[in-house]
Amino acid sequence: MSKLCENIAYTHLAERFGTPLYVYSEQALTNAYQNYVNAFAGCQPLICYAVKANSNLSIIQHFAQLGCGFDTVSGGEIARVLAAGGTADKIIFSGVGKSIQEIAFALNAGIKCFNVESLPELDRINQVAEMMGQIAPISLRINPDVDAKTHPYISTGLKANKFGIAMADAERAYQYAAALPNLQIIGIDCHIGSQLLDLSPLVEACERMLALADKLAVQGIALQHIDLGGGVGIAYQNEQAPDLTAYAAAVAQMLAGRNLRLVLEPGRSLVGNAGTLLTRVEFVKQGEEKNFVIVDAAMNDLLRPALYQAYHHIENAEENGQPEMVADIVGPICETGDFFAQNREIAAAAGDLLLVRSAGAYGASMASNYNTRCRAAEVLVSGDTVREIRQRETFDDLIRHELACLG
Ligand SMILES: Cc1ncc(COP(=O)(O)O)c(C=O)c1O
Ligand SMILES: N[C@@H](CCCC[NH3+])C(=O)O
Repeated sequence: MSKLCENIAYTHLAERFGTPLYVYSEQALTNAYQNYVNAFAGCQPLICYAVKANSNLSIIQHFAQLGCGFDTVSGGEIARVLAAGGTADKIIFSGVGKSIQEIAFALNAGIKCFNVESLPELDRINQVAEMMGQIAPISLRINPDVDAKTHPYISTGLKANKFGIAMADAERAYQYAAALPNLQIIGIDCHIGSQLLDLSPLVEACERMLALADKLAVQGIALQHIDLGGGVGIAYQNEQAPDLTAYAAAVAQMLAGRNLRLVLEPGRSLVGNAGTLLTRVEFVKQGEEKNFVIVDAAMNDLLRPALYQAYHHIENAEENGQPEMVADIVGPICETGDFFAQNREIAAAAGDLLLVRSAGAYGASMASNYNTRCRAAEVLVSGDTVREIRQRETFDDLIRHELACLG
């Protein structure tokens, strides 16, 4: 008996669409979004899904239909949101290196807010807005110097990180922005990192942001919103995911009596556990020191284990009574870093289908064509129905941009 995604067997999906295959549960996406809406109901938040976590158009469309806003970090992501039916007035634009073209594109679209990370960026947005005869709505991303206690590659709120404006420079930066004629200050924001399992750094960052907002109010700079950045971490293994209700209660208490709208930018916690990567076992190989389960997905499909030594739970789609062995589960790519798990207990034989869990966030969106491998197909399951939301690439897709340029 195969395990199911909603009402459909994973084995059926693999046979119909081939492997590697990303499978998402629509119900899980909806539930994750509703959890935020319900937990933060008291703060009337604008939830802006961080598109980078999974930028598939159908997933963006689903969130847009639920009323969600979007956090974007490139012109391409803004174009995706607009193409999928998201409205510009719910788009915020983050990132340390926005180009002139991206700023013009975002202004032209009429986005809600630019999250600005430096003084040169303030100047650039002001100049582009002036050239276009517009006023750009902005928020300053402040680096609160709070340790998010997460993997160093995805910790973003420390002095040593490239992100945001230092707390010590924040008031001066706001005064500077207030003097630029083509900017309108509407908010303050921070984002201290991803996969946070402890709420206290998030609460501490919020306290620091509010203390700053209070000082700004005294100086005549009144803000409309506070944006606390990404969402909480998720359970990949046996971690305890933070309690959203407790986070919301703490934020509601801090916001009480202040006229500030709350904005949140969750990514991972909206899509991470809604997605599974399906991969077929090609061979089981007994090396001199180790067993290897060689599968047809690779680091180009899901980079997280190679990049962050991240854990993903992996199981056989069918309980087939095979004995468990200890093995490295690896892809076909020519790199020793191309693994999904090391020294993992797994029951698997050639031809079996494996489920790589919690792959909905930073999976397909970080995929590449390394080793000239075709990008996997993606499907969205809703009850008894399934819809292909990205077609598998073909060899022709892979070579056509260069083929057209061959001398
Ligand atoms: C500016 C910004 N906002 C939101 C997010 C989403 O974070 P998460 O996926 O942890 O919710 C990120 C990624 O860490 C980010 O860089
Ligand atoms: N790509 C990272 C998260 C980065 C968040 C981007 N700000 C991950 O897979 O966990």
